[in-house]
Amino acid sequence: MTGVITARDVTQCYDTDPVFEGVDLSVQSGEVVALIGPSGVGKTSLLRLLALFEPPSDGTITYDGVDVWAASESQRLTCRRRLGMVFQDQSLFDASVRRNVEYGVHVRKPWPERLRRNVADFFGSKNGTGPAVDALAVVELEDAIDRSADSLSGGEAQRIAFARALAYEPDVLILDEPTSDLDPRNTDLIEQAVLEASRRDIGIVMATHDMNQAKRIADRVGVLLDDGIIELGPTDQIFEHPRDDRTRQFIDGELIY
Ligand SMILES: Nc1ncnc2c1ncn2[C@@H]1O[C@H](COP(=O)(O)OP(=O)(O)OP(=O)(O)O)[C@@H](O)[C@H]1O
Repeated sequence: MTGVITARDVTQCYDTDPVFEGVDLSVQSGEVVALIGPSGVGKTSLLRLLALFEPPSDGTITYDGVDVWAASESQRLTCRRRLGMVFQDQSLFDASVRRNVEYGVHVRKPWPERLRRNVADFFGSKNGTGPAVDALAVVELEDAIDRSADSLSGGEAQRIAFARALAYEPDVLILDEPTSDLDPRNTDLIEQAVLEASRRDIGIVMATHDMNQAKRIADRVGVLLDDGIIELGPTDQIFEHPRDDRTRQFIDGELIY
């Protein structure tokens, strides 16, 4: 299946042994794909490949049909600019919430557009409109726009990191355990924001340890186990009628790693 972003027959090795082999995964506009699997199986590694942080050891990553690692540096940069991501170690910088979220808007644009957007966003966010304000409203933190990022709670900071990624209207959002360590209210707010992003036709791929979260918000679920994606399908099928017995065992907590 071809999507906005597609991993085809992808293998990733760090030393000699592959973390996973022959992985196929594609993300369509407006769908939420959850990646589940035991700790250390390679979920973050796969997301890093989809985020174009590094090339796979083998196989291809295509973005809108372009083979990203066979393309020119400038084509690759154009692809990267269309991706939004929230990784676990991604912290906010020591500035206002406004600066943090607007940074996301500016850094992804080519320079002439950045200058135009700078002026528009400045007046927009001062007037209570514009992409930064809109993204903050999605995570219900528009009132925090003038707060300093270092005054935020962990849950609020995570919501701001999400707003920063959403603000420049990416084609695909890549989220690595976006709600780990969050309380139920912040978890719910991030989940609602993910669903809003999908309504805006953004494709979302997220790693999660929370099976119930995958059930609540994913359209499709990929199970990463052993050395690859053993099963990928509609959420109901994966949880109610898995085709691979290892999927059932993993979901039922019967697999010990
Ligand atoms: N940069 C790296 N260099 C060497 N090994 C790495 C590197 N990154 C990850 N690994 C190894 O690759 C394997 C997969 O790690 P990864 O973080 O992708 O798993 P994960 O499924 O996301 O785990 P978790 O659920 O605990 O976050 C692990 O054995 C890890 O130690």
